[in-house]
Amino acid sequence: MTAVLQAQGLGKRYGRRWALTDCELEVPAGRVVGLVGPNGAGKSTLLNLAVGMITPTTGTVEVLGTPAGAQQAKVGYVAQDTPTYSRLSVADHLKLGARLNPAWDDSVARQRIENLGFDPRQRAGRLSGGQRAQLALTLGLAKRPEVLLLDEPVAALDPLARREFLQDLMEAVAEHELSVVLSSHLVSDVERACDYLIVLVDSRVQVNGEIDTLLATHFRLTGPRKDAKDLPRDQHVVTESHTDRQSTFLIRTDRPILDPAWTVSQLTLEDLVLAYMGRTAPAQPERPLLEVRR
Ligand SMILES: Nc1ncnc2c1ncn2[C@@H]1O[C@H](COP(=O)(O)OP(=O)(O)OP(=O)(O)O)[C@@H](O)[C@H]1O
Repeated sequence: MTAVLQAQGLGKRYGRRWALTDCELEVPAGRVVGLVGPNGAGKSTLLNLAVGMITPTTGTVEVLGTPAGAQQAKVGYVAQDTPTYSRLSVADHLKLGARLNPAWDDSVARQRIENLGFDPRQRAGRLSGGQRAQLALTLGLAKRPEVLLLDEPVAALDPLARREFLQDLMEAVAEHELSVVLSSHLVSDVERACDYLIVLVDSRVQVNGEIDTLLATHFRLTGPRKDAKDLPRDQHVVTESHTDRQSTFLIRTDRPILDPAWTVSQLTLEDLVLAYMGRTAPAQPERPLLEVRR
């Protein structure tokens, strides 16, 4: 199956600063991917590279099996500042969408605008920030892309609107074989809507993979004090903390944990994301187990 998003050695440098470094990804189709990381981690940079708006400094990025930017009709993108044309009305945006996009679904667009209670004659410049975001997201969905890239799409939406939008998104994924990559700071949104996770910190992918697989292979070990170097080789330490007598490790392994000295607990998605986000050391490319590939 063609990967929706494939990056090899992908990097982007602005001046002397790397916004994205050594990025290796192979995201399968039909997923809703949560792209999470702190401010300045490189999330927008990755999405801008994927959509072809900026060019890589190193490596390559492909979307739907072709170089980024090559299949614009199949790729929807809603940028972080949810761009709309302030002087155009809501109805004008829909007309423009219909004219520019071969697979435009007018009924989806009109239904959403009606559900949102927008006056089609209202100029976009007079909408609130959250309403403009809703308009931009409506255009993204009605374009009927094969891949929808959303940069913090729900940040400006109130909690109910956020929930409803994520619901719309999941329905579109189920009905139209849509793949979605959405960046977000909210693990709760990722938990609700996503089945694939990419954690980006300090310009590097720290972990990526199917959320179910990640949760099934990460554990918290608590027990008598022990050094990380004394753990079995298949137990990859994500974080560790120690007191005089006790050690706590967050590890990744796909083997059974046999040492009876440990109390072993499962992680929530939030534990997992925060553990990778809180790591000070960059992801070690020489430790491939830090990536899940299918
Ligand atoms: N056009 C640019 N020129 C110079 N530096 C840039 C540019 N765009 C991004 N950067 C830098 O690249 C790094 C990554 O930025 P990016 O916007 O990709 O992060 P982000 O994860 O999307 O952050 P946020 O969550 O705050 O939106 C930051 O240090 C940022 O200052």
